[in-house]
Amino acid sequence: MAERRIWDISQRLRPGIPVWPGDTEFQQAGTWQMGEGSPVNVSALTLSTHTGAHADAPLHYAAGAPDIASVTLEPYLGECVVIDARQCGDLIEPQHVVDLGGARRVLFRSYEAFPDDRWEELHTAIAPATIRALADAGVILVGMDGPSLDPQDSKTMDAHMAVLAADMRVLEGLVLDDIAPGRYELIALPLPIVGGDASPVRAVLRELPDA
Ligand SMILES: Nc1ccccc1C(=O)C[C@H](N)C(=O)O
Ligand SMILES: [Zn+2]
Ligand SMILES: [Zn+2]
Repeated sequence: MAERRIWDISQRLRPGIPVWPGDTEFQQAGTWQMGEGSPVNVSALTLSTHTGAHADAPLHYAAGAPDIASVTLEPYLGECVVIDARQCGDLIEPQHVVDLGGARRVLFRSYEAFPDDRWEELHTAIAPATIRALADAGVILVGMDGPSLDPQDSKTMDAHMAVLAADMRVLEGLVLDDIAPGRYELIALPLPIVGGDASPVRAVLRELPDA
């Protein structure tokens, strides 16, 4: 049987990677360099938990809620549907959701081309009614390419609150430029950061086995 194709949908983690306004810039500092009495290279990272492709923990938007080390991994692994949301404008509404065919994970592509060299103040967000409709359809994870389910200036975090009410999991900052709408296997595991409000993920899509 042929190997199934894999698409990497993760941002490259590097100095200058766009971060949420005011949040910590990504830094990588060498701790040891090979050849200066050291047989190895070792470095130390400084980064926001919401850098690049990442999973939000419930703790990010609800005090006392589970941290990223506590959430179960099932939502981050398994069949998903990628929906084209490039024409949705500011808000992905329930009528933009296509037939899920029973898939329990949904990723929305809103960018024509992911803005990997700059921070964009405006991005497509998800209406809370859309989150509720997805939850009613049995969806356990919602992901997108934009930096947040909610608009950047939101103080009420309506989509995140709908996610909290339905106990769904969240992925943000995915790069879906090369991904045609359709069905894939999602693999995007968060690191078990104790007390973590989020974690970077290595997110990939894999071709489904022939049915
Ligand atoms: N880094 C931040 C700093 C302040 C306020 C929000 C953020 C976020 O990252 C938002 C986020 N990605 C979200 O989960 O919607
Ligand atoms: Zn986040
Ligand atoms: Zn979020």
